[in-house]
Amino acid sequence: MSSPGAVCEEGQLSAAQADAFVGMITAFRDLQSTLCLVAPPPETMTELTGAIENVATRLKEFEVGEGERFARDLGMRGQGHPVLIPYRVTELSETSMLGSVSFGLANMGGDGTAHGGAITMLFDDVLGTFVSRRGQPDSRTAFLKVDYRNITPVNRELRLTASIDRIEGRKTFVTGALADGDVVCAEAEALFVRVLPPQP
Ligand SMILES: CCCCC/C=C\C/C=C\C/C=C\C/C=C\CCCC(=O)SCCNC(=O)CCNC(=O)[C@H](O)C(C)(C)COP(=O)(O)OP(=O)(O)OC[C@H]1O[C@@H](n2cnc3c(N)ncnc32)[C@H](O)[C@@H]1OP(=O)(O)O
Repeated sequence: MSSPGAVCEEGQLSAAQADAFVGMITAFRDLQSTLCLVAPPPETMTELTGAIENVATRLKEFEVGEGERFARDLGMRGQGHPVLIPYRVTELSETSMLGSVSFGLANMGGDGTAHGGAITMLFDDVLGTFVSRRGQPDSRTAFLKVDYRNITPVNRELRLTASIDRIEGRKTFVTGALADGDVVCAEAEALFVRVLPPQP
């Protein structure tokens, strides 16, 4: 299971809410990974589809408006969202960040390597959250360029770095990298632009 107090640093959830929610998301991630491993008979799949539908039906009883949803809580580092990739931050300064991440089986493209789209989503989330904390809040990705330098293995602890290179008016230019030991797996370069009211 998870260590919730550590993941919900600036969010609005209580420790008990974060603990329970991250626990549920962790169980859901395990389901996603397991689905990528199996080849069950049709009758078993039909039975289990009903069980999954029952969980969704039960959760729908607790639907709330966008601002109140636990999955939108900031400071969760991807851990409180069913689709985002969870990561950890170990060092943080005004302009740089060091952390770690491990892609799971549900993020696999093939041959034990991460799907390129999952890598891009990770960079968007990491760099966007970093900009919202250390650059300018309420910014949107204007561009995000990813270079896939080497394969990115799944189920392996990778080093994650990000830095704010410069801020010009509403524009924050950032870079990020993902490495497996000395091997650079992927690099990203992005521009985030602070939106102006009444932009959504
Ligand atoms: C998968 C599920 C995820 C669910 C997540 C759930 C919960 C998360 C909760 C909280 C999130 C917390 C933190 C954030 C985490 C992640 C961040 C993700 C962010 C995104 O994923 S967000 C979606 C993708 N993103 C868009 O949907 C943007 C669509 N777009 C626009 O909204 C406009 O396009 C905008 C606002 C970008 C600019 O529009 P605008 O009208 O305000 O300003 P304008 O066009 O004048 O540009 C101003 C200056 O930027 C330059 N500029 C603009 N674009 C450029 C480009 N492409 N290349 C080079 N320069 C560019 C201009 O050249 C000018 O430069 P200058 O001032 O020097 O002339």
